[in-house]
Amino acid sequence: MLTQEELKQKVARAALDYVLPLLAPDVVIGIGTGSTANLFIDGLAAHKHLFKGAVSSSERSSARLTALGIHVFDLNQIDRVPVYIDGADEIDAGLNMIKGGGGALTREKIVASVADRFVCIVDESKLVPCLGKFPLPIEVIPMAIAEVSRRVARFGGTAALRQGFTTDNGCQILDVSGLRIESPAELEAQINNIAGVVTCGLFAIAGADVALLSTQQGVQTLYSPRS
Ligand SMILES: O=C[C@H](O)[C@H](O)[C@H](O)COP(=O)(O)O
Repeated sequence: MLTQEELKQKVARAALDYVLPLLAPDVVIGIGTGSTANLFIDGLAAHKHLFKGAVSSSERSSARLTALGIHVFDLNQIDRVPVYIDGADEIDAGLNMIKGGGGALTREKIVASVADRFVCIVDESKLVPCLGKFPLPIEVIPMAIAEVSRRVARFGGTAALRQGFTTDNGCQILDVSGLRIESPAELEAQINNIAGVVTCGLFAIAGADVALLSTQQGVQTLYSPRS
């Protein structure tokens, strides 16, 4: 029986195998945030001579990439990102996700939106029939915390301020529990439309294109019904 850490290592390796054929001297790849993405970064470092560099979804990932000798570009300098590799906190069979457990959701959504392909790397504990057991992170402008909390209560959720945490963008995170998310894209649009919300951690309007799912039986490849 593989541990969750071993499952993460296997999916990080599978992501490397997925990315290696895409690497070329002019290629900049998108890098996510979190423990699974970290394992991918560590494996990628051995191949840094094969590609130009990376764009990153957090200061933490940028620091890790830089320490390993992978050049990190400002996204504004880059026209094309062929692939974005990142983990998730929950994913469903339609490759809709909840992300932001590490608070990096906004930059993750930005880099993912630029990338041609989002490849989500998860162990099987993240696959759920319906999103919402993992509290939904929402990045909020500080002065709007109380109002956003009241507004998400109308969707059946209870918002808790993530204590002692400030995002890379100088904002705060509300973690919303108690949601049963039957229509992820609809809820994503509704929450993102609340004044003061920077973005919510639902990735459904544009979910992953591919998921590499690490199971006890091996790494499975799932494709989005959208693609
Ligand atoms: O903000 C963090 C990100 O959305 C992560 O991708 C997510 O929390 C999954 O992280 P991990 O791979 O550590 O479970």
